[in-house]
Amino acid sequence: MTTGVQTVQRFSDILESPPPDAALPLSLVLVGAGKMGGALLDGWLKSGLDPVRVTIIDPHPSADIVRIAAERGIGLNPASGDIGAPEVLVLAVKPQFLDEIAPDLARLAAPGTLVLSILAGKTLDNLSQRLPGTRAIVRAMPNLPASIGRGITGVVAASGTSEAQRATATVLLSGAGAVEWLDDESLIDALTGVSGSGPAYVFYLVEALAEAGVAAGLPAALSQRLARATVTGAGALLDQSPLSAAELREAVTSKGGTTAAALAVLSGENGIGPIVTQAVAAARRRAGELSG
Ligand SMILES: NC(=O)C1=CN([C@@H]2O[C@H](COP(=O)(O)OP(=O)(O)OC[C@H]3O[C@@H](n4cnc5c(N)ncnc54)[C@H](OP(=O)(O)O)[C@@H]3O)[C@@H](O)[C@H]2O)C=CC1
Ligand SMILES: O=C(O)[C@@H]1CCC=N1
Repeated sequence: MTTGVQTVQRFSDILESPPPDAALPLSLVLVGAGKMGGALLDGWLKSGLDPVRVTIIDPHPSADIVRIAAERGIGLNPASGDIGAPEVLVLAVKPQFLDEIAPDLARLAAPGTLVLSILAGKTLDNLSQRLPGTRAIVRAMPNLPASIGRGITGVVAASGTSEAQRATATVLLSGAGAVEWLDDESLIDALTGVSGSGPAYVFYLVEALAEAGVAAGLPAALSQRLARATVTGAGALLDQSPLSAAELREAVTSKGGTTAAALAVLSGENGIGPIVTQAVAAARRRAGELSG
């Protein structure tokens, strides 16, 4: 096994430190407090954002959001006339709802407001047309491990976004994990196909591995425990080891052994490489379809 090749950074190494002059915003409105909006909120509160500076707009908030809002003093669905244009307006609804909500939100996107959208597919240009009051728009694509502060988020900004606003976006998104700034917006749909949707592929692999175990004769509950522990253990090793994924794979694979037999199937013509390439391309394509 090759050792000491520092080809992979640990997760803690790729966490981008917010710029020293960056500050949490003085006012923030979160539109949509579902799975991802809720995860981001959790990260902001852990990062020290003052809850009384946060307002949530969500017509059907979960019991958890209602409880957190009540406990922490977060404004939840105040009368629209009581909400002023915030320093940061975060959009975290499904992309299909953007057209419906944009007219009501336009008044909240005033000059000086930073709009931070996590909507899959929705372009900076599209957001700018729907929220013409501000030129400061950031498009981000987080992923579900954000809910434990272990996400990775791709970000791109419209040209009207100031350095201070970019720094604010970095601070807010750092609460969800690592942050990767992109210069080229066209890359974000591909990034969505890799890291935005990617956690689902891994969970699906766990399901498939557990089902394969049952097909090979294992009791279902045991097979599920084995599959889950194998993926979480492999993920933790990948995080902590200096070795690359390929080197770790080689470390499992004895010449002429069982893993080599399995990998011959997985690396075949209809194996995992071509299938994952097709899956990422499909996600990227779908992001493009959601852009309009
Ligand atoms: N889930 C993920 O892993 C990721 C999601 N995203 C993006 O995050 C966004 C949200 O996705 P996700 O959190 O999964 O979806 P959810 O459905 O969990 O969250 C969306 C929330 O918005 C609420 N909502 C619906 N209509 C309105 C409205 N008019 N005003 C305010 N809130 C409203 C929904 O309420 P109700 O449930 O009642 O409809 C729900 O609570 C999407 O744009 C998605 O592309 C990005 C990266 C990863
Ligand atoms: O499935 C979706 O469209 C969203 C974007 C990335 C993850 N979930």
